[in-house]
Amino acid sequence: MGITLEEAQRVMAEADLLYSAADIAHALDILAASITEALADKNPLVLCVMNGGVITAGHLLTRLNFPLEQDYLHATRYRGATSGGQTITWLHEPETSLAGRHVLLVDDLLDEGYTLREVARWCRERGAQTVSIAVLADKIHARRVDGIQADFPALPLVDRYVFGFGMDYKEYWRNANGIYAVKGM
Ligand SMILES: O=P(O)(O)OC[C@H]1O[C@H](OP(=O)(O)OP(=O)(O)O)[C@H](O)[C@@H]1O
Ligand SMILES: Nc1nc2[nH]cnc2c(=O)[nH]1
Repeated sequence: MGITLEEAQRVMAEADLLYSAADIAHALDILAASITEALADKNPLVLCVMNGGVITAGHLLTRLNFPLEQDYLHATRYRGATSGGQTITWLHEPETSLAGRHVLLVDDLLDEGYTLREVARWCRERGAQTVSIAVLADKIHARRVDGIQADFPALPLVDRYVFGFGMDYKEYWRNANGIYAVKGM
């Protein structure tokens, strides 16, 4: 599964920049304003979906100037690969009780939707009063599973395999400060 540093360097050198850091910052400002309007008086529980959600959650949280609680979970479908099965593997559940809470899930990407559909179902099963979903990138294609959409999407994404700002290429380049598409994918 691992790749060489040379492959990681090549993938970045050949990638197409879809959204710059400035584009993302602007989109997150707008996203934060929408979330504030909807949730500022709801004492929400913000759950970061690890690993991919970590950078978006960090940048988004500093833009939310109202009382909230924050926790994290790790549910993964792709596990470092560039295509995933339909099984979601839970690696960490949040410590905080979800009962009666307005839960806001924050993730990097809504693609086919299996991951966030399962996580949202799991939150409702544990008694969340409402579950809403914020994602940095909302991929546009016809493969989205039924019953899932982003309440707060920051940026639309073409149907390509992307990395950066939390999203990995075979576990590399989550640290890239932008959203990049892999050449040929
Ligand atoms: O909408 P889907 O098609 O289900 O794909 C989107 C999910 O895939 C990625 O997670 P991944 O499974 O790669 O785990 P990771 O965040 O730990 O990299 C991403 O962070 C989303 O959670
Ligand atoms: N890094 C990354 N993870 C994904 N999970 C589902 N789609 C994608 C994608 O395009 N990039």
